[in-house]
Amino acid sequence: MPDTPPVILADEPGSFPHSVLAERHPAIIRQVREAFPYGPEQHRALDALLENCTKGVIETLPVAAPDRADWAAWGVDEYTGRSWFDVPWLWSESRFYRQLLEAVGYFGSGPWQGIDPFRPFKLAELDAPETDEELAALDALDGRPADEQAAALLHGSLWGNRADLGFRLSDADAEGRDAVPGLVADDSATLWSLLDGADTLCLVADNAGRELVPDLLLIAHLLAQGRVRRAILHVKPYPYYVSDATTADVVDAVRRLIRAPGAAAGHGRGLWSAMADGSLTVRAHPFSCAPLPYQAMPDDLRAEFAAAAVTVVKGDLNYRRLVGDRMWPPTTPFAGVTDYFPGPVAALRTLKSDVITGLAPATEAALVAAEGQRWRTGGTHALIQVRP
Ligand SMILES: O=P(O)(O)OC[C@@]1(O)O[C@H](CO)[C@@H](O)[C@@H]1O
Repeated sequence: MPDTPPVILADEPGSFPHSVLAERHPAIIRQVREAFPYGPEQHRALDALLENCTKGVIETLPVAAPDRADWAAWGVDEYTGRSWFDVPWLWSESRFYRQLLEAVGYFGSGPWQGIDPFRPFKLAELDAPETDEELAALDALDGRPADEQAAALLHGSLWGNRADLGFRLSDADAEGRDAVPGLVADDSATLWSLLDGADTLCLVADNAGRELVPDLLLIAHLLAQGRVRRAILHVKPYPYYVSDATTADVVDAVRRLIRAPGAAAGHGRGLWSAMADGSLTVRAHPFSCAPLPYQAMPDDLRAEFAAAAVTVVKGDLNYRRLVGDRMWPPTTPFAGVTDYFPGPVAALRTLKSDVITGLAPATEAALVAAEGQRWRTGGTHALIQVRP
């Protein structure tokens, strides 16, 4: 393991992490409030959270909260009473989403129990004309050689990560900016060698909607071609980071595929049968919403990843959790920072936060020369990194 820089905090005004806590989180509260006809109790709790998350300190959860023991294990005693800006950024962001669910009664015993505050935004994405276009493109792909289909579906899953609702909230121009097609790191040949004839693929999903649909299409293709025997799809046990996928979002996505005209429906039916016969399993492990890096994963999850031919980890947040949420020098070897991971691991991610490893010196120099440091957070660049 190379020398380890300190974990990222959000205490520096003008930094990206600071803007997430100071601007993105209040904007999320406003959007959620507008999206539901909540009652006075939720409005009061949202007001309190709005005040607390920018000016207050981290508070405890109610005694009856079902996940109090999880949070105790995840360090709540150390951070309670401290400013949101002074604790590890990874920790404060996760806690914010948990407190938001508390405010809207998601974990309570009342009528709002289990109502996903982000569902309207996720559904709007599934119904968007862009989703129709992406699904229609599958018809043209259908007659192409299997390798070409596989490469296109892998890239669909990779670039699907641009569709992240939290990101778009604080960067309204993001969608309009052109993606840069050349990847900043591309280990896809190694990924294919791990996938070919694999027994088990673990895919750790990120966003619902326009990212989950291509993730599922990739899985459907790999199963249908017999490239992998089974797939395990890890989703979040509860709503998180605005658009992160839960089991309910998997169901919505598969149903969306089945309803679509053309080749998409066949993939949707294939996924439905794969879930029925166990060749596609969905898992919602509590650690998937933990405010900690994967290095701290519990033994049962470690055993699951250890048994996979490869674990594909999607998205920016999962990347931060995979390599540790630290300002690594960008040329720090990816293999070194992931050597603790219990099996082969691949990261598919568009770059939307400062954390980066595994760049060739010439790649970093070219990015800096062209963009200063904007390439780190703008969501226009992407990578496929693999540690076999
Ligand atoms: O994991 P994802 O959906 O690709 O991106 C998550 C994200 O939008 O949220 C975090 C900041 O709040 C960053 O990691 C990144 O900008």
